[in-house]
Amino acid sequence: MALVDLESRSFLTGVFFLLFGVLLVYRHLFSKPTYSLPPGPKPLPIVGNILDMVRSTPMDMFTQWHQKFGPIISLRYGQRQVISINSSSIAHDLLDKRGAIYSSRPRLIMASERMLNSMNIGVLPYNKRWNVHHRIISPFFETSMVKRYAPIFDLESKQVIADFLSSNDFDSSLSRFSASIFLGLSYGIHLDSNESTEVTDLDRINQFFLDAMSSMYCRLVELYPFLDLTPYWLAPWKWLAADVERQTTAVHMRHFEFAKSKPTWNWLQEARASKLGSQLPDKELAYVVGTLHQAGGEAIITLSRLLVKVIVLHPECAAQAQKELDQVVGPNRLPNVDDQEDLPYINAMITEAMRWQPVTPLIFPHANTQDDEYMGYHIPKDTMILPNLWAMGYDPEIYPDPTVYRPERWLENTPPHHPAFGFGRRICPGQQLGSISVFLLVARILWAFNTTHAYRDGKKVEIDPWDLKITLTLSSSPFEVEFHARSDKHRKIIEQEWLSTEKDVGVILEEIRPPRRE
Ligand code: HEM
Repeated sequence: MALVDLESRSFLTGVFFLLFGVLLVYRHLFSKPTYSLPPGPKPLPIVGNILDMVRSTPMDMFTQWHQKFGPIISLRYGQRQVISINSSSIAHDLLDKRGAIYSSRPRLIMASERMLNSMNIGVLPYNKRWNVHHRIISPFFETSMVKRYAPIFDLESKQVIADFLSSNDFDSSLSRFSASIFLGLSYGIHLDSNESTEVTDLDRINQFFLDAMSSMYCRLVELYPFLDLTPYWLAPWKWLAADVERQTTAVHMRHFEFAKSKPTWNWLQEARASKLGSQLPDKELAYVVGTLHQAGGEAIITLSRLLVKVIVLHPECAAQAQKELDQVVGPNRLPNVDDQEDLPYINAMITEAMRWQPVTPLIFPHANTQDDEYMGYHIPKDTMILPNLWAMGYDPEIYPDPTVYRPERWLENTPPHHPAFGFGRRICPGQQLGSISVFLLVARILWAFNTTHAYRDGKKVEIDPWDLKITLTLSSSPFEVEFHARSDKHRKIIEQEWLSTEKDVGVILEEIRPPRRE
């Protein structure tokens, strides 16, 4: 179904802009802050600092501002007060130590309330609903539970390396890998290929969301929330959001009904059987489970792609990792989850990748639920707090030569932790699931293949390490590589493992089913 045709509504658009102008002038005249905020670039009337951000890439702009004004700066996005932090210790002081008041999210009218029914945990404010959703999903991510998911990671990563024996289309394989892990655990669905309607449906709702969010109307409403008071018939963003909401709910509800009827264990059934989950309406429960893929699926794809890029751009690191694998695992079997502790170099490669090009560089913004004072500055209630992970990983005092990808830095004098998974009460609940699944995938790719640049007409196809694009995550732009099995023996093991592995996800989920809690 097509998105609402906005172009044909020119009359309403004119009325909209008139109303918008009048309201902006009103807001500008009658609301001015009087407190002492952290320093920062001077905001323009009405638009704040938004124009600077459009002129440059957000990361470059933030870097320049922080160099000029220090580690904590204030900005305005339209009507919203924003504070950006580029120091891990300040972020730790506020978001971890004062987590009781810094664990909310800014109000997102379009991205949360209208398009996702205020039911996506990642963008919910720190309220009772967040607490209920968090308590329902937390058991899925306990260490003991994530260990039980090993057979799912095993199946999905075997399929990826089997694919790579005959295809270099890693993008499609990695999308399938990520979606199949989530759909398997959530609903008991295994994806044979990336062409499956399940993947296209998930891609479609994610893309709808992104397209809608990048429309001019949606951006304006997020910047100037008072615009949402406009009546429905005059507000094109409300039609657009209703369309996205309808399609998203339809996909989540279809999965909900499917998983409910399955005889085998899955997250949806586990959530329904829990005390809190059993009290929620079906639609809300469908969102509790369905939005986990929206929160974590893209992160797994982005991180895995980044590691494929790193392996090709840094053959010396790939060789070191293969040496480690040959010593610890040997040539007669695939690495598995239990090998992780014994493969420190591969772990360091992953940690360094997340510092070098963080998956979510400006992470999900936090917000404070009451006024606060810090370093002599006033931080008013409901400020949007942006912890700048990119800058935190590029502090040369902590990470010398920060633009250089160097896993060894994590093995020598271990530098302070880089907060790639966020802070405080909003820290990523899926960090272990993400880390273990990506570890197994990357260890197996390194064990199985020499991954190289692609060649076209005998010419090497170059990869620009800094060609990145920001959507939900900071992702490497498309690039090409080639996978060459390390030997015939490696090839045979991959084929045999893929042939003999258990592929019935129902059987695997029964193996995963945890013992009943007393
Ligand atoms: C693999 C790499 C991943 C990275 C780098 C990553 C990173 C992050 C970050 C930085 C945040 C924001 C934390 C904050 O606000 O302080 C976050 C939130 C979240 N992540 Fe992940 N994530 C990853 C994988 C996953 C996976 C596999 C899941 C599985 C379900 C997941 C589920 C979530 C959820 C639900 C939230 C929202 C938490 C909340 O707002 O309460 N993530 N993630």
